[in-house]
Amino acid sequence: MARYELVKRSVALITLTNPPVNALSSPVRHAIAKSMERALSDPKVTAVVICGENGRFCGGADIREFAGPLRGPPLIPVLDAIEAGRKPVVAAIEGVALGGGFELALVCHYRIAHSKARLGLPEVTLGILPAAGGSQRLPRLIGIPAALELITTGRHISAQEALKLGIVDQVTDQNACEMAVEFALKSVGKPLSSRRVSMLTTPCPPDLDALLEAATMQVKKKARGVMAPLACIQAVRAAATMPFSKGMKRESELMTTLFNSGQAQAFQYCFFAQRTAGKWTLPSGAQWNNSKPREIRSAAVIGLGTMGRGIVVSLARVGISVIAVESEKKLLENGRQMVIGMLERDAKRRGVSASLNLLKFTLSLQDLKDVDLVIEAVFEDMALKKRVFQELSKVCRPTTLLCTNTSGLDVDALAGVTNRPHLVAGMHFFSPAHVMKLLEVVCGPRSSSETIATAMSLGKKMGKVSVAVGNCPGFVGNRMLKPYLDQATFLLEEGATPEQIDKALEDFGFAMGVFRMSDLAGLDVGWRVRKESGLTGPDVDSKNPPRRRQGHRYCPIPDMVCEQGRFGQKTGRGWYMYDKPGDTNAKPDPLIQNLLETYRSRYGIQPRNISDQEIIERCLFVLANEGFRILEDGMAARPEDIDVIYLFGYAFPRHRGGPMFYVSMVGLERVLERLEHYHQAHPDVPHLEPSALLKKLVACGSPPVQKWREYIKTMHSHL
Ligand SMILES: CCCCCCC/C=C/C(=O)SCCNC(=O)CCNC(=O)[C@H](O)C(C)(C)COP(=O)(O)OP(=O)(O)OC[C@H]1O[C@@H](n2cnc3c(N)ncnc32)[C@H](O)[C@@H]1OP(=O)(O)O
Repeated sequence: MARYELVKRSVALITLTNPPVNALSSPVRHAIAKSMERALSDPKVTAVVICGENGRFCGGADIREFAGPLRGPPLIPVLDAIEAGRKPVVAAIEGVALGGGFELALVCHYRIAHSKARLGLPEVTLGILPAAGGSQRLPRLIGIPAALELITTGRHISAQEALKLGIVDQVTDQNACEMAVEFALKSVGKPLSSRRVSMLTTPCPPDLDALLEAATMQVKKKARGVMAPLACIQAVRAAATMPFSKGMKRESELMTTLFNSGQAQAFQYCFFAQRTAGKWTLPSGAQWNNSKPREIRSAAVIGLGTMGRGIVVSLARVGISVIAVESEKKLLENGRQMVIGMLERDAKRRGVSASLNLLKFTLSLQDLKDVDLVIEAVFEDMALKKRVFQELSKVCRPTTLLCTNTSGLDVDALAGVTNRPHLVAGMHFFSPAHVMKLLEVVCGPRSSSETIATAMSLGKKMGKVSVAVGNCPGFVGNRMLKPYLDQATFLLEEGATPEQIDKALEDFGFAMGVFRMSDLAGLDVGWRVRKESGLTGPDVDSKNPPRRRQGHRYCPIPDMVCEQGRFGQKTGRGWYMYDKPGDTNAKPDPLIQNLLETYRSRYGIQPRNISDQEIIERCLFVLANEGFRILEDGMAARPEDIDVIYLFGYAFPRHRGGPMFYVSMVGLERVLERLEHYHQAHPDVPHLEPSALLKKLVACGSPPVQKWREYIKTMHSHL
């Protein structure tokens, strides 16, 4: 777990050897402690260099170990012994020095970083704080404001920024380990006391209280209800106001509180869920590690609406040449200008030059004959999409992959009109596509493993979190959204207001409640979908009771809002009112209040007081209930995939872990009992009926979410 060598006859080189990221697992901590003892006691050794194998210094504590009791030597004494040693120790940082890895570097007396290395204290993103002295040493080294920013955001920084901040002593383009050995030899005999960061006095700004107060306000606003950034601020305050030993005690107390809060568990679950989600499988046995993706050098995007434009930008900024297609000259010109503007702004922000030379704009599908892959992003209309796919089938070379950005239509029906159904898949981006990280890769029953591997790998290349899903209406994310939205509108009927429902969801941790979010997204989109599926509009049978459709409860309030031309922020009116179209400041609208009151009295509904608890339970338990059905149907491979979809596509609060993790933390038995209760009260809402999988899991003793897969029948798996 750590290799010990003597180099240049007097330097002990300690190499961490724990692939893939040299995490500080128990055996690694043990090996470091033993190696340091050996180096410090060997008279031949005058200096020490610590580095990591395979060009990676250290990715921090082994996060998997957090789930169990501490085994092996605790990290803090191991680190303290390095700093206190009488021989100079140099950290040779290549690849990454993150979390405990960064803290390891901070106890070394010198730090040499490769120019491509990244450093940071990302603990806050795992619901904890840098509790191996990081919160106490970093402020001493670089001052309160810079340390506060790095610790509360968990941001990774480049070696160059680390040099500027005074974190590293030297940056090199050469072998960092060899440079560190040379550096170590030169440091022999120099006094070490000023190099022991724990001995430094924290430079304390005069406006400390104001600074910490401002940071507190900022993190409260940014991460509602999240404890870790607040604990980080308290730890930094301790670094500013207490001696090192007392600060370490405070750091440890804060860490204990976070560890016991449940939020840390949720964040750490998210970390692993994100990595698990990339590991797709198909019923054929093909999977992520036995299927080769094709290299995509050129692509085409059809349709330059909001989605199409975002997709073009996502492709071009990772070096793929893109042909963008529109049906009319004016739309094409408009799209061209928007895409160029987006790419230029993006390049400016990243400090690179915009890859405009990769773009071509055309009105003709004939220009697509040589591209490697096409992403269709036309209007959400099956007949139109089928025409496009038929045309592509004729125009593109037989090996071109044909993908659709549909948000819920049948991908296999599109595959069926082509001459290459095995090369067809869904690539469902989320709006705005160049910003949102989620990509649902929809595996049709005929999609080949190479097609799925290519779509998944292209997603990764574009910086997306790609999740493979089955082909069912709405796929995973939008299929679950429907019952969630339904509950929100049923609650309006029963007596709640949009403000109340939004507040309950925002207090739960969502950045925006469902109605504010709908106003942002545009209410007309859902209205069009409801009209197309026969739920509203002139085609609805007039004999239909007004609050029932297709045999189930239906709430027409969203249609009534749209009928008034209230489409959300873009029209300045929606569930809320805004000062002008495009404004984002939502204000409660008396007209909506009026509409709700009139509606309730028309249908004889006696409004009742609805608690926040009921809002959360009905909206979120029904969301997870649909998630269970999706797992039963084999449309998602595992609960982690569903959670990742909700974290990255629907801004589910990370400290809750995603809808499936959340219900597992509430307790499946309780969720089942509440769903049964609500279903009894609303028997005409089938989505409230507890799913068979939920019942089965409860009957089996409510296993942890990571074990649910074992209880899901795989017969029906589409993945
Ligand atoms: C009083 C109590 C004292 C306790 C003090 C504890 C204080 C210290 C806390 C910490 O250090 S918390 C950990 C901080 N570190 C991180 O958050 C880094 C996490 N890792 C990453 O960001 C990335 O993995 C990476 C290092 C940037 C590499 O990215 P890359 O894309 O190349 O690979 P991945 O697919 O992300 O990872 C590969 C593989 O490795 C697993 N893994 C990564 N980091 C860790 C880790 N720190 N612990 C355990 N496992 C880790 C990851 O899950 C992947 O596994 P597989 O999916 O391949 O199984």
